[in-house]
Amino acid sequence: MSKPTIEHLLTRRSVSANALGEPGPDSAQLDQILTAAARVPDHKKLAPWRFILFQGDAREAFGGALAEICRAEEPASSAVRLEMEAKRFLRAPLVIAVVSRVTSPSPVPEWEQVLSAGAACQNLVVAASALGFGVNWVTEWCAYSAGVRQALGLEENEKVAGFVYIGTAEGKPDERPRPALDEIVSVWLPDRC
Ligand SMILES: Cc1cc2nc3c(=O)[nH]c(=O)nc-3n(C[C@H](O)[C@H](O)[C@H](O)COP(=O)(O)O)c2cc1C
Repeated sequence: MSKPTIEHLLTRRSVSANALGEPGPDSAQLDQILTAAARVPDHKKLAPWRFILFQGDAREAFGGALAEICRAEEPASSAVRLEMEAKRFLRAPLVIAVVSRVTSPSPVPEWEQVLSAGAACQNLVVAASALGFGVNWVTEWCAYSAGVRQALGLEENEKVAGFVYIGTAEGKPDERPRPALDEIVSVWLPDRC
């Protein structure tokens, strides 16, 4: 691993979707980001993920659908909430829905296919931030809504692994606490059997 890569992994931070402005990636950068996202460990080459891009006016159009779905699924939603939903995808110049798609039956367990979709999300995060963009991987209510599933055209075997917001960070996020290694790492010893 090159030094810049390890430095990036050791210092990278997510940036809130609310703090992402223009510009987003240009088409060459977007190609790199998506190519990196598709270059993840993938048992038996099933490609158990796909990507849906939201850019430009499509973000506002999808926001209109989100507001309608929110109104239908949560009829008590306030006007302020519906307005927020209408603007949800306008928080960043680019939103990428990462869709986990499980091939079944398959010799590859569903768990492994889902893990590969998580890896695709993280490669998106790492690639976009390596290019200098602010990135936020979120699910929010939209990832779990039946109405949003339908609006995205998901099949039965598909789930939203995340919505990855990408843009230019308006500020530098503070560091956040990380687990101490001695709390999450142990060394297996044969005499403990
Ligand atoms: C699958 C998944 C879903 C997430 N969904 C949300 C979410 O809906 N809202 C949120 O504020 N953060 C969510 N997060 C957390 C952020 O992506 C991010 O991890 C957190 O803000 C700190 O990020 P950092 O450690 O990369 O700086 C989610 C993380 C994962 C892995």
